Amino acid sequence: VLVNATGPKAADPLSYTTGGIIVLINAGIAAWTEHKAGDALEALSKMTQAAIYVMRDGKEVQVAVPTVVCGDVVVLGTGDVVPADVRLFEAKDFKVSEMALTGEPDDVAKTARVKEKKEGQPEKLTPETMAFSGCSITSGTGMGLVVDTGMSTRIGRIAQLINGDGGAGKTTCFCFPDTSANQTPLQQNLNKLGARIGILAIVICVGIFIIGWVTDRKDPSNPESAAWLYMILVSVTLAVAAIPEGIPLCVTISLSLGCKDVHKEVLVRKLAAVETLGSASVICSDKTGTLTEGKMTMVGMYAGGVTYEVTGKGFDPEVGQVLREGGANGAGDMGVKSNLLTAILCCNTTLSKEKDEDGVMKWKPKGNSSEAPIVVAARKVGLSETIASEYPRVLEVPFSSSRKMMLTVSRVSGTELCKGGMPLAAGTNYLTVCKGAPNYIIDLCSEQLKEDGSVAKLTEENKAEILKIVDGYSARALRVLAIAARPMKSLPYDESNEDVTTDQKFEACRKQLRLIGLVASIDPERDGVPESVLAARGAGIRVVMITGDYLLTAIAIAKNVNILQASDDVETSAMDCAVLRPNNEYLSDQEMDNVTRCTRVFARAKPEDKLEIVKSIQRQGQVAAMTGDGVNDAPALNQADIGVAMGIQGTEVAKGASDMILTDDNFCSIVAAVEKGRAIYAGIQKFVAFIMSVHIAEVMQIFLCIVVGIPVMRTPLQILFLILVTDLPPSIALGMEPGEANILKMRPRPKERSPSC
Ligand SMILES: Nc1ncnc2c1ncn2[C@@H]1O[C@H](COP(=O)(O)OP(=O)(O)OP(=O)(O)O)[C@@H](O)[C@H]1O
Ligand code: NA
Repeated sequence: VLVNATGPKAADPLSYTTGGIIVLINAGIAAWTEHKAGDALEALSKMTQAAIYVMRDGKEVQVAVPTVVCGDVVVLGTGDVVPADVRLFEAKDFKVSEMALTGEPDDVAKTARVKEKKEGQPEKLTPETMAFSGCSITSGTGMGLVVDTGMSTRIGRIAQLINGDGGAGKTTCFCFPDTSANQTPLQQNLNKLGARIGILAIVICVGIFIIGWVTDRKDPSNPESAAWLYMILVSVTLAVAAIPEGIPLCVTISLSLGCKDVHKEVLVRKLAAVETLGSASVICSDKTGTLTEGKMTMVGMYAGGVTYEVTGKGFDPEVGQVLREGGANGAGDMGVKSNLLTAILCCNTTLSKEKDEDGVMKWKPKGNSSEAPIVVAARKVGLSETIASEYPRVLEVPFSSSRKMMLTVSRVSGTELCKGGMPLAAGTNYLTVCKGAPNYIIDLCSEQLKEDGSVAKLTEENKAEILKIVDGYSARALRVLAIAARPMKSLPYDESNEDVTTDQKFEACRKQLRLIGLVASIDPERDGVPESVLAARGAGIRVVMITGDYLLTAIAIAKNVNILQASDDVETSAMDCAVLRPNNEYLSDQEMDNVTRCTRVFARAKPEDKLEIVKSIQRQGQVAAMTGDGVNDAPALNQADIGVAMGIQGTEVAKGASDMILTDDNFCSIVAAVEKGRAIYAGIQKFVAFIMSVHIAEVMQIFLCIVVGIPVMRTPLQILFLILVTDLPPSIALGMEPGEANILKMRPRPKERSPSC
């Protein structure tokens, strides 16, 4: 029919109907593909749905937030978003941000116990024993019973009030899903371009219509019909030819398909990320778990003033020993026992044998990655972490990235800590243990445990000596933790007073500490990371490590993964973040930019430093990608051009603030995604150029024929048909091209560049 219809002797009505059908088919394809793109986006948003731990059948299982029901017991941790209204029955150092609910900017402490209201105490905005849906947990852990879900939660009812209509979904035309909310800057620019072309097309059409009508141009295949009728057909055809309606469509398709297969380890949460990725010029990455495996093994120890070597591999406690210099077994040494036992008292990590994917039994730690090597090493000397139950814990101040240490107080009794462990003075009932960053802990110590169990004063010279040992370990790329303890007759705070905050208890306990020892663990770099860093460097991208670890450790690892190369000056490329905030205040923008301009390693970073660093990098006109996992990283992830959250380590808050999620936490995936982002952008550039040139050629052709007065070379129907078959398929093909092999060898695309240059 089409071939006949486009033939020179086609019957008139048929030709008009076929034309109409083709236009309809074209619109149909457009609607369908856009709908598909919408589906892809929806699937993406499902994949990135928030998850939470609940108790089911006596076990902790992870479920999607919408499946949480009333009566569920939820397990809440720092960085989670409370999934429903929850009555807490357990809360440790538990604080939430109720900003979304009450507008209150300060974190609110929650407790499981109902307290009597005292006279004159200000009324609390929300009950202390309740955690409300939508609030993020900024510190501590807790457990609670779900009492309200969905729209019947506090925040749900507020949302209802605001909507006024019971929260009915927004209405969209059924055939054209509304994707405008998710438009990228590129799409917006292209839409503007489209609008301009549209206006131009209308002007040209009207012009041609007038010229053709005035010069009485008739349909060559049907000379009897009126000129104006023919000219209407020509102008409409011209309009179709002139408007590159395929561009926005192809861009949406290209981006959303790109979203899906950027890299199988990357979940893209926002379309714009794919586009921005290609122009990233700085990647700021975490160290532990991202550049390194995050699977630490203890290799060295300093206890009771003696250094030891720890042998073995991985998490297997059955192979490996603690050895003195010279090779003698140190497992029975008082210092080793005391060091590892006190360390375990300040850990929340357990070790067990589990079947892995291949069905092989393997040792697996559950808990914190810095604590795993301690638990493993302790088993090597015959101390299982279950021994901690013999020392009931009365206080825990969880590890936090800003404190850089963890503190516990446990009950102790007897004359020694354990059989063969450090002696305890008569009347000792409690033991404070503090473990964390050595340069912070050593400052808090006033004495040191010696080899024979005696205690010596810790002088400034001693401190310097110990820091030298720390530096020695750090230069070997090891993470060092210091363990300090304080035997006490009674608690240094009033336990019965419920108004004493965790911070106050922390201050009261972390004094006059006795240094027990140091533990040093290796964290091997991930496979492929050194190569990925080199690839990124070759692509004109600066890779920056931001870590909470010690400067020397950070430098050693940075060298191993090529972030620092022989040609880089360590003096200017690596720094302790304390430099950014002398006197606890950040430098001025100008000074800050000078310092961050060529830095590649930021050590001892606090979460809030990330935000300042990313802002500074952006002020220098760079496009920054930033990784993060903690609840405190959210502002930096939000600020970065591409916020990258960790899929495994990452908290829900970090994921919510991110543009993309690395499901394997691996740095290599970021570089792979940048490469793909560049390819997608290059593809878009290609088909935009292609579609534009096809359309311009068509318009020129008709325009010239009409103006010069020769017969139009193609009938309107032929043009419509050509556009149908020539526009969409080749553009989609161009957009999906894998990209040139050397795409990572080019410089990053500057920030503000339109796709047509
Ligand atoms: N569980 C822990 N208990 C006590 N101290 C810890 C613990 N984990 C880490 N630390 C100390 O805090 C320091 C930094 O921790 P932080 O969480 O800020 O960095 P990180 O996230 O572990 O490292 P990265 O930023 O490289 O991923 C470590 O170098 C270590 O000294
Ligand atoms: Na971190």
